Amino acid sequence: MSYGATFPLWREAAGDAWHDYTRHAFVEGLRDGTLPRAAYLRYLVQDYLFLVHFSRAWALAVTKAETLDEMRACAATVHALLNDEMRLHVATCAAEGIPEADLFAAREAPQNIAYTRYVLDAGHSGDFLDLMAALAPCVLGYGEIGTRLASAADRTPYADWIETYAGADYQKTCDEVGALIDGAITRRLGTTPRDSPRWPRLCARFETATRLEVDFWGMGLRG
Ligand SMILES: Cc1ncc(C[n+]2csc(CCO)c2C)c(N)n1
Repeated sequence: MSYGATFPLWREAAGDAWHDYTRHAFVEGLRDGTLPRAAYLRYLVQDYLFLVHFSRAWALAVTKAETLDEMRACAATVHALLNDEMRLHVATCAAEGIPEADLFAAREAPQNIAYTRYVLDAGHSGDFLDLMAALAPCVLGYGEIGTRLASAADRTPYADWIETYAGADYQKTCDEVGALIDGAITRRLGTTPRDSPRWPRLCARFETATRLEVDFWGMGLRG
């Protein structure tokens, strides 16, 4: 999975954090089916709230964009998040007797607050690239995890989760977000972005968001 030219560079710069995120015990539990149902539901309820705030972050990206194409791409992601992405969460929780109103009213876990507000602050205090670097681990990491689990999964009750992220629709989203990031980088930093004084900070933002993903999985496992 490369999803463009920038993502592999940021992933490489994130070092061990990327492995800790994409090979987390929670992920392995989805793959082999050993993840306790209670942990999965705890994660799904928190993830619903996470997606609410991620929609806000992509809406912020619309306001930070410099071109109409960037605006359209970010607005399309807001739409997809609010209308499609939450469907798995709402349907799975409804089947367990948890209505959507309860999801919206759930208390946010500290790990959830830390992650989502970090991303929003990256956008508020920085520019479009700061925001993209903080958003990328979430979008592209799930694409990578989904693809690996689809080819390595045992019989697991979490096949619907895996299919959501391994499926062609989501993989297309990842390719589009990778292209959005590449275009935004070239536009603002030129064709040798690693020579830019801004590059280390963008890598640091990506790594921080990746570490917050690790903590988010941990919240699911331990509550
Ligand atoms: C903790 C956490 N991290 C990543 C994702 C995946 N994700 C977040 S937003 C989005 C759609 C495109 O922006 C996708 C797939 C998640 N659901 N929860």
